[in-house]
Amino acid sequence: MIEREQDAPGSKGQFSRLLRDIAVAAKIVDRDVRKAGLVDLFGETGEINVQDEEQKKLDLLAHEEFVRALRRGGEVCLIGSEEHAEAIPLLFDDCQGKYVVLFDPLDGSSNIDVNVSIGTIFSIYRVPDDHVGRVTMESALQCGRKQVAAGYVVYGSSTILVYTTGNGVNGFTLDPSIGEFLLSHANIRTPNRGRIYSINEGNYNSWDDGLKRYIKWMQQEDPDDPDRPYTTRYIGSFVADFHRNLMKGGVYIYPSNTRDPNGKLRLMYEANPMAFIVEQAGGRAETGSGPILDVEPQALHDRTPVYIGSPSMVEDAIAFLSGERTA
Ligand SMILES: O=P(O)(O)OC[C@H]1O[C@](O)(COP(=O)(O)O)[C@@H](O)[C@@H]1O
Ligand SMILES: [Mg+2]
Ligand SMILES: [Mg+2]
Repeated sequence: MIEREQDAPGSKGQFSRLLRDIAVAAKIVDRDVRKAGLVDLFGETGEINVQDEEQKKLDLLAHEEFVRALRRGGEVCLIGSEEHAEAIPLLFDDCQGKYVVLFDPLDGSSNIDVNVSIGTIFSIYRVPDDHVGRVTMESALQCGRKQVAAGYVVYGSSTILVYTTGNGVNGFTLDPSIGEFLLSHANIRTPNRGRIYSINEGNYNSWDDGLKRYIKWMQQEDPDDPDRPYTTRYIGSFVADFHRNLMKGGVYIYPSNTRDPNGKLRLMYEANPMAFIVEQAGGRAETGSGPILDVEPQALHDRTPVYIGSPSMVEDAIAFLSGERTA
C-alpha cells in the first residue's frame, strides 16, 4: 500500500507498520459496516459521548477496533478519539520517534442506520522531541501544519483509503476478494473550480449575511458563467461529501452559526486531516478567518468553522464572508 518506504516519514518501517495497523482496523470496521443490520449493529449504545451526542453502536465498535490495532502495533504513544473524552496514552516510555494518532472512528454517524456512506478520518503527528519521556495530553495539541500524515476511509459503494504523507495524495480501493487495499487513484489533484456546493441549508437563517449572499450567488443564473447555477449535494457525512468534492471539484461548508459559534466539525480529527489532504491536492481549507492548518488547538475536541475544497470556490466564499464581494 505504501508505494515507496522512503516516502514515508521516519523510513525505519515504523510508518508502514502504523499505516498497516490503520488499514487492518479499517478492514474490520468495513466488514461490520457491511452487515450492520444483520448483527444488531444499528442503533445506540445508550451512552452520551463527550460531544453530547447519542453514541451509536458502530461509533463505539470502530473506536475500539482502532484503539486495539494501534495498541497492538506498538508505534503509537498517544491517541485521541472523538469517542473518548481524554487522550489515551498507549506507551509511557520509549516514545522517541513514535506517533500521536487522532481519529474520528466513524464519521457520518447519523447515516449509519440508513445505509448511506460513512467513514473514518485520521491525523498523525510525531511525539514532539521535548515531550519524549513525558508524553502528556498536551502532546496531542499540535497545529495542523505539524501533521506528518493524514487520511480517511470511505465505507461507500466501494471502500477507499485516501492519505497523504506530505508528498501528494493517493487513493487505495479495498479489493474484498483478496482483502487488500490496492492503488486506484494515484496523485489526486482537485479541480480549481467545480459546480458542487455542500452545506446544510436547514441552518440558513442562522448564517451571517456574507455567507447567505455567497449561497445566493451560486444559485443565480449568469449568461456569462455557464457553470452557474451550481448544484447542491449534501450527504451529511463529511468524509463522503469531502471525497466527492475532492474528485469532482466543489466546496464543503460547515460554518459558524448563531447556535454553534465555532461550527460543528472538530479541528483535530476532522478539519485538520482533511485540510492537509486538500492542500496536498491543490485545494484550500479555511476557517473564515485564516487557514485551518494554522489554528493553534486549545483542547482535543475543539470545533472550527470549515470552508474546504476547490481553491477558487473557497476563495469566493472568503471574499463574500469578508464583504469584499457582495455579488
Ligand atoms: O446534520 P448536520 O448538522 O448537517 O451535520 C452533519 C455533519 O456532522 C457529522 O456527522 C459529524 O461527524 P460525526 O458523525 O463523526 O459526529 C459530519 O460527518 C457531517 O458532515
Ligand atoms: Mg465526524
Ligand atoms: Mg464520528
